[in-house]
Amino acid sequence: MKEDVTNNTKMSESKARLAILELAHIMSVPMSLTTIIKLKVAEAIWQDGSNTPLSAADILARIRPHGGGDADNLQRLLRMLTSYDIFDEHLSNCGQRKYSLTNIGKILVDDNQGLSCAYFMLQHHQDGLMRAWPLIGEAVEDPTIQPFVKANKESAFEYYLKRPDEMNLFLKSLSGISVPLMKDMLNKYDGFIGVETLVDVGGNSGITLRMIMDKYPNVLKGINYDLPGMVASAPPISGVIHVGGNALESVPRGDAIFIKWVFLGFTNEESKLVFQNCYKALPVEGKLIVCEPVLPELTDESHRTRALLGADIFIMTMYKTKGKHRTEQQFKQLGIATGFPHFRAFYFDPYLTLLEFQK
Ligand SMILES: C[S@@+](CC[C@H](N)C(=O)[O-])C[C@H]1O[C@@H](n2cnc3c(N)ncnc32)[C@H](O)[C@@H]1O
Repeated sequence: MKEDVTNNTKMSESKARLAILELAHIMSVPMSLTTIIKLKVAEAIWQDGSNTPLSAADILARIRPHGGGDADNLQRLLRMLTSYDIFDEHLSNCGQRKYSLTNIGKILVDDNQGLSCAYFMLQHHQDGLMRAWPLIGEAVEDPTIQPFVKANKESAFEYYLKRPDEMNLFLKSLSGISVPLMKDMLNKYDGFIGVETLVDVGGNSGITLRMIMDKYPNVLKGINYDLPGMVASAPPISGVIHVGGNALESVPRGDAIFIKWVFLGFTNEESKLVFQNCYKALPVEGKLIVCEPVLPELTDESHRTRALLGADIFIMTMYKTKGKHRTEQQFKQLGIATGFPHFRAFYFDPYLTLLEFQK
């Protein structure tokens, strides 16, 4: 009996050690994935939908038509990423390995609008952001300055604004996630019915607003309201009026206000200010439609919780040390504190939750 207990303890210690060994090498996952994206491996396998399993040598022949490259090392990346469900591995009797794309691998391939989730991965690992990661601890020591600023001597937005390629990648990374997500959400949520003037606060490129207007032609006027530097980089989009401004100071009037993926960059005090400015800009019964990452109350080990908490650290490190992801209760309280009597939450998507506040 005593021996069993010892064995169990030993087993749990070895599992614990394994967990640390996995975590110690976790960096190999994003680094290998960004490499695979830069090499255009997913496109080489996908080939307009064929998704035929290919060996590393076949893939190399497609991405390096003039020769060169090491198929064995490429296979090492493919094998490791298979363990993260990016690829399916097909092992033949003679030991040859071939790879096709899983559902996760498929969303790394550009669609007919030139968008995919690959850009989010690339944007999150570009040089300026990578320089900030080792400085996370600074956010604990001194929360007044973002680690990104300590590493790069300017804020992330100043950094993007000075570098058109980085700005373009930022816009594409958001659209690559937002477009499919919005398509899905607009099929499930009908809260834009009856709205004639819609303001998208922090609407970035304006692409989300255009999608809402396409689905709801009753929206005759769409105002994309974002920081002046951001709207200056936004492409012209038919029917969308780009307006530069700061939501912490004021918000343009509309029948409804939409804010997606923006509150995470505000402190609690700033979030309250923006809620107040939205309240002032809305008519009686007007809706503030918020679409944000919403944290679960309880911390568990699910993919959803990990994705949301991982991004919370990203915000703290890159954009604002006291910006954050919030729980449904925290959002509800923000609405109550700023005068919105009605509140509904819709969990259409596992990452972004739709929160509806009505005056
Ligand atoms: C993470 S992006 C989200 C963009 C877009 N809503 C989406 O879901 O794809 C945050 C956006 O908020 C904008 N933003 C940040 N602070 C703002 C402020 N004080 N006033 C207006 N826009 C702001 C940023 O410029 C950026 O475009």
